Amino acid sequence: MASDCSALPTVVCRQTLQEVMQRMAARGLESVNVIDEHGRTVGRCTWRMMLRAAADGLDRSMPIGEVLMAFSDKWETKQEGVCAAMPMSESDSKATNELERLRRELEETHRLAETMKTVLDAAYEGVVVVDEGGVVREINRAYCQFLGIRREEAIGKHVTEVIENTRLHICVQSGIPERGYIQKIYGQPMVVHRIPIWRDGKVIGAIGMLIFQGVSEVYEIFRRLQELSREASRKEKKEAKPQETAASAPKGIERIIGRHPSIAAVKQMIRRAARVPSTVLITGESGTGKEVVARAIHEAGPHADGPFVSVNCAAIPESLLEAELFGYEDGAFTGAKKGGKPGKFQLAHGGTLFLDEIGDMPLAMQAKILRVLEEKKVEKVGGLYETKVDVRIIAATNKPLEEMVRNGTFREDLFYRLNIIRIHLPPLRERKTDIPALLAYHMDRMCRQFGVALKSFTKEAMEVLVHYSWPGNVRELVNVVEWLISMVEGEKVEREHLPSYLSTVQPAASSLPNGGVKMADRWKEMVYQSERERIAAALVAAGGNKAEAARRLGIHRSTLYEKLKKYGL
Ligand SMILES: Nc1ncnc2c1ncn2[C@@H]1O[C@H](COP(=O)(O)OP(=O)(O)OP(=O)(O)O)[C@@H](O)[C@H]1O
Repeated sequence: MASDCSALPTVVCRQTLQEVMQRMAARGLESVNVIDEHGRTVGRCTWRMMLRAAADGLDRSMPIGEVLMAFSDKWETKQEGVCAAMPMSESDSKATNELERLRRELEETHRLAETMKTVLDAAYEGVVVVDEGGVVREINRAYCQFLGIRREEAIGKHVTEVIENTRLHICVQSGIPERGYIQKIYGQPMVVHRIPIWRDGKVIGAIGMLIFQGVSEVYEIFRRLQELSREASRKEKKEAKPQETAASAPKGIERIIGRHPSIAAVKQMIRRAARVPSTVLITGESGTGKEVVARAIHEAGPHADGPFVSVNCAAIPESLLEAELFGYEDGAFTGAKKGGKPGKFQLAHGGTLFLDEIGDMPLAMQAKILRVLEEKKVEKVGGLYETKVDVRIIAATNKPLEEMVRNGTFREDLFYRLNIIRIHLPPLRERKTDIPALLAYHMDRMCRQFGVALKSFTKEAMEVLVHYSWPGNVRELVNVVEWLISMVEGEKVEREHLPSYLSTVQPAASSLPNGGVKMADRWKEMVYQSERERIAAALVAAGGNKAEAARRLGIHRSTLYEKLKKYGL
């Protein structure tokens, strides 16, 4: 049966055997039409003919027109169906081998492509690949997270539709690499490299790399230098200040102590998250540092000069939550304050709103939060109009939100809206190597704050503290340090000074097969007991003034209220 040759894909007779084979293999073509410069059909090439040519050892740089000529004594290539009728010869086995080799080559190519994708996704820097037309062909996870988009949304689009101020498409045309260029994305100056990809003397695409730490790192070094020179001049003037000053107090990411790889990865995520306005979801057990991370993102981002407003969704009764978050108008309800009250969203305008314990937010309120996230407008309780708000949302929880979505206690749409950038904080027992640095940091910080001589830990005391499982995580560690400052007279914290529950040798809570939960509960109980006593003592010292007691304890007022409720104080 004769087929319609004009419907076949075409190749030009000056294209090489290699090019035609690659094209046919890549697209799985059985045959192609060969045309001359004037568009006239000069013959038809079949895949089988290609294999025969390869098996016969024809030069792969030979133009396909000449290949056709070379075979014309064997086959009449202009006739339809001739190839199918081609008699089998001894070189057929060679052709079969060649086919097998090509199949293996293709498999290997697929495998390499998979490996390449994994490598790209594991890279800390943003990587994007465009083809000769400037169309995005590959983009890694880091870049997607930075841009706040999904990979599928970016692939296939022209790069100018995906990345602001890009020149990758120009790099493809010029073939000139551009290294260390500054490109503004979301108003942030970023360091980028643009590297053309060459093949067979032609630019077939370009790779773009986004160096996350570039500019900020330079600023950071500059800031530290400034700080060092300020410190030097302070020393010269012999201005001894026992209290921590605002200038020397660590800020943002510097407050996050730890060099464990999991914490290094968290810091990297913070830097990325700071540069985009996307919502962030921070997960981790209680006391792992979720609020510290949220503040670090705020302070490293463009809204750093704006307010950071923290709301503990679990601490506010359901009936008051709406008024607390959105505010209320004068006379909105019985007991409403005269003149009304702005909500947390309004208070956070131009800054960040940290929604702590988001997993405890009632479903009805979740729907309202979702609306604000989508429309960026809030309406006060009893209000008649909506107000625009520019607020960056960071949410945190120690609840398993995915599971809550599955059992219907957390809205799926809100979960996906919040989960754009996800940062998980591992429990302290999984990053024990950070314990000495955390102890030293908080000891130093609090000794300065209280104006007392610095205390250090003996090796034996440190060993106990490192082996302890810290069910209350870093918060518990901070509490222990504070307790030690008030209890230990001298400048050395010895093993004997430690509360007995710390020095009892215990296996890590997580490694206990059966009694683990029970034992962890018992330790928690002991920690709670000591916390309860500290709060009660702070309240007495502050003469019953809760704001003052919270200040003395170094915790937020809402946290104190929550704890007073928890301990029945
Ligand atoms: N990596 C860290 N470096 C230094 N201090 C830390 C770190 N992580 C936590 N902390 C300290 O531990 C205490 C608890 O941190 P934070 O309030 O951020 O925890 P959290 O996870 O938000 O707790 P919760 O879930 O109970 O609200 C704070 O005093 C904080 O300064």
